[in-house]
Amino acid sequence: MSQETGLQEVPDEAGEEHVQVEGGIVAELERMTPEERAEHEAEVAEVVAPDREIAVGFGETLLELREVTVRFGGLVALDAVSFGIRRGEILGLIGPNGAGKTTCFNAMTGVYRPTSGQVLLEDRPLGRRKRHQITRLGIARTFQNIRLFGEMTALENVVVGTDARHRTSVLGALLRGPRHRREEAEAVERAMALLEFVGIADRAADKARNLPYGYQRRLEIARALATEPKLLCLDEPAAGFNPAEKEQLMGLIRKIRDDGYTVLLIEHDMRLVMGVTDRIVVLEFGKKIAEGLPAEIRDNPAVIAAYLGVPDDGAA
Ligand SMILES: Nc1ncnc2c1ncn2[C@@H]1O[C@H](COP(=O)(O)OP(=O)(O)OP(=O)(O)O)[C@@H](O)[C@H]1O
Repeated sequence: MSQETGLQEVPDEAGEEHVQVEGGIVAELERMTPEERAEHEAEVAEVVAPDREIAVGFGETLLELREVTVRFGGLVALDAVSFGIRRGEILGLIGPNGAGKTTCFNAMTGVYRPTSGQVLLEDRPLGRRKRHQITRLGIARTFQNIRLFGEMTALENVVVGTDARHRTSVLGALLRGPRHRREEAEAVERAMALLEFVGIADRAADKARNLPYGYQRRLEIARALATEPKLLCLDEPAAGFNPAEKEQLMGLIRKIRDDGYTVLLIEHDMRLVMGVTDRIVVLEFGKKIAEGLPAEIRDNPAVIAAYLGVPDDGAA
């Protein structure tokens, strides 16, 4: 793999092995003029998003929840929730702890089946489809608790993500000889481009478990993007980040949107949510209590009441 990608393992100061791309990708980027860098970033974006036409269907409803209810025994985690996610937007999904945000993700990605109601992707009900089928249809997600293959390298974690798109498994293809090599080489090239896109290409050959926490979060995003999703769902991607890291993450989420993806973002940090989203949906006790532009949500009395935890008399 190292010959194909041009990666070489070198010990760092602490004696740990980490990776450098030939000549060092970071050094190479630093040597570039602003024009060269812009051109390079455009090339990376092209590899990251090869088949998407950003303008197509922009603003149309991509995913829709229609009266979705999820019950766990006597507990109603989602209560007839309806909203749409528009192509090309960053939609924030917010609400106090236990409001039903993660349940919403789980209902959209096939982890839970709605007790009633429907989830539609491009007007087609997801019905009883399983998780991997929904991934293939174009919904990818990251998790509140990072879930990576710790013993695999960063690059391998992303290559596994590209697997979801191929008719023959990439790992299986490795065993089946030269006719699958091309697909595998493309997957590696795309995975490298994705690592660069999220800003962690310098650690491509490190085991995921050895990466700093912030890198692991970015790796999760790269792996989700590897499935070429129509919709990328991020579940608290900034959890545990300091303000500077949050700022960088906001930049990355915008870059993902600008590259033609649609993003659904669960996030507790209000500053981040207000700063990065195009629209916001607010849940409280499993019900949708507000939907609108960030400025509208910020001033919405029901939302303020939900967050301050005071009784809300007639404010919705
Ligand atoms: N598998 C489950 N079984 C039983 N109850 C569950 C299950 N998953 C979630 N719940 C309950 O459903 C409600 C909504 O939980 P959910 O995790 O969706 O909230 P959330 O808005 O994501 O909260 P947080 O911000 O704390 O992550 C909570 O009361 C939770 O305890």
